[in-house]
Amino acid sequence: MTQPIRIGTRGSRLALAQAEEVRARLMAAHGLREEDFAITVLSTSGDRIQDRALSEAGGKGLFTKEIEEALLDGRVDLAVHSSKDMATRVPDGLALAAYLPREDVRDVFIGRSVSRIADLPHGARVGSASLRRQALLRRIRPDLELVIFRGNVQTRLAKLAAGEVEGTLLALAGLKRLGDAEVASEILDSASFPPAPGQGAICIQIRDGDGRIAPLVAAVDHADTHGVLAAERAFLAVLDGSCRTPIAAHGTLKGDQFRFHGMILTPDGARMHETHVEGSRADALRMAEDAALRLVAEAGAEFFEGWRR
Ligand SMILES: NCc1[nH]cc(CCC(=O)O)c1CC(=O)O
Repeated sequence: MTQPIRIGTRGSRLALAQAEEVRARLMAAHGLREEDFAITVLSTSGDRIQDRALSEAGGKGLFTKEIEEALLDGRVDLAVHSSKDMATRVPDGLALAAYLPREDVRDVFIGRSVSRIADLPHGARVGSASLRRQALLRRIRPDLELVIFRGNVQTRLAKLAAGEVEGTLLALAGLKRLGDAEVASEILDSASFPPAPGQGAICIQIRDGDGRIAPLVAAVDHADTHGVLAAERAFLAVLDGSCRTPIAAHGTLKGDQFRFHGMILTPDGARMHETHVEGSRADALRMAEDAALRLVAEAGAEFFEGWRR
């Protein structure tokens, strides 16, 4: 290769691990060497916010905007993202071209002195910045005191060890990619504690129609993950999902069979609407969109008042 392929990524340990995984897969698929790539670390506004809930700071896109600008400007050739962090709308001129095989979708609880949520003392402090996790947690333990808890995995574990909170919730996928899965003390069931749309999936974003990069990344695209993620994102798009909306979505494919579980909650967890659908893979997108429309109709306008932007 004449010019190195420039991979844009955030600089967190998890983001770098994800960029390296994409690089390794591209190397294997095309017989390329590490020198054929340049990993370019980009700082995003999301990386600079430590004190507020992401929902208050501007929602999704905080971790991706600067990287998307670098793609559009031609400073990088492809970008690696956590699908979960992507806004529903992809900017004009860019495309989500490939998804790596999805990691475990489940959330985990990490306790300081107890290992299970059920064993937390009454009123214990639990840290999370995710509205979905807060709402799901409030449903099962309305007594808990939920505090906004941000920062990378290492920072959170340090705060936990220091006793700032009794527990926190994280995605198992991220812990696995960091080689830290053993810190999880309870793995939460995805049926009763469903993941965020896109959780556990790494996506590759490129300039739409880039003749050099598109065929390169197409070789590492995982078709099932791509299909499921398109459906989860369609569900989110109908619900106008932002970080303000506690929304869960989990699609799976077994051969031609697509199954989907979607859920919306009020932030206090007091109200919840969910749907399970099943059908053919070819109908996945439409099924997920219809599921979202049904939930909106079922919940009624007042459900969204006060928290929908
Ligand atoms: N918003 C932060 C973020 N984005 C993706 C992951 C985890 C990895 C994934 O879901 O792919 C995390 C951290 C977390 O939720 O624990």
